[in-house]
Amino acid sequence: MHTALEIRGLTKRFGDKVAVDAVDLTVPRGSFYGLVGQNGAGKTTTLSMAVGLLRPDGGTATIFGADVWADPDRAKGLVGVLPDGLAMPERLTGREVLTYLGLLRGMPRRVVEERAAELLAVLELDTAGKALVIEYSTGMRKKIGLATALLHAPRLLVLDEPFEAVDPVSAATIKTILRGFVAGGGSIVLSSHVMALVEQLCDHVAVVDAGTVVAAGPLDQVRGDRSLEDTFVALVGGQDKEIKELSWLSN
Ligand SMILES: Nc1ncnc2c1ncn2[C@@H]1O[C@H](COP(=O)(O)OP(=O)(O)OP(=O)(O)O)[C@@H](O)[C@H]1O
Repeated sequence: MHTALEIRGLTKRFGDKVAVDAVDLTVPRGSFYGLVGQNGAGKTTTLSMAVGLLRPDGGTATIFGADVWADPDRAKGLVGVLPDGLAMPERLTGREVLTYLGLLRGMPRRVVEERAAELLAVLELDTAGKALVIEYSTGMRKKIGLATALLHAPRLLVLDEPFEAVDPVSAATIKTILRGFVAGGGSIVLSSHVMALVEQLCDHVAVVDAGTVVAAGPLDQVRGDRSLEDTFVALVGGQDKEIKELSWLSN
């Protein structure tokens, strides 16, 4: 039985900077995996390489046994991706974006139309489905991005900051969809800065710091008897740093 996502030695340099340094990560089938790390830790770079959006300098990523770079067609059919800062065709409506992407994937038009209508309704984008993407708010863009990731019924979802800029009502809807996806046998990897959210949703977690994984495994194992936030701060060394006050801000 293959794992949902297997990352081995993934490495990426930008000039002299090693953004991702030989990262290993095993996402078990059926798990809800959270990736946490400070700004610039390497989460987006790791996830982009893992799904075939960014070519690594070294290492491999396999999705249910399909190598993302050697066997991209099979790998990409199995995964739905919500990338960071997703570029959308701005002059299409939400519904047209879904139709366009569904047809590009070779799905029958009838199936695409049915699923698009359902996704727009569930994500409360019915009205917005008729508006151009250029008119969408950041949160609405996240939601239509999530709809495009779900459209082909993938077995693994890789979501970069899916809750960023999403209002609490929409966030609750998205959480229900994601929990349902996992309950139905799907696997999810998401990145987030929000520890409470990761604790609420995920059963596995990896802490990324300066391009390396400093802790990974089942949530309870990683955090022990502490909160994830305390564990995170202790792991990435924030507690030792002296926090300078901005004296000019106080009267
Ligand atoms: N295209 C690029 N060119 C140069 N440097 C880059 C590029 N993309 C990322 N980096 C650098 O690589 C490092 C990791 O960035 P990455 O976006 O993966 O971090 P992140 O953990 O996703 O951060 P955030 O939480 O802020 O989204 C950072 O130092 C970033 O500045």
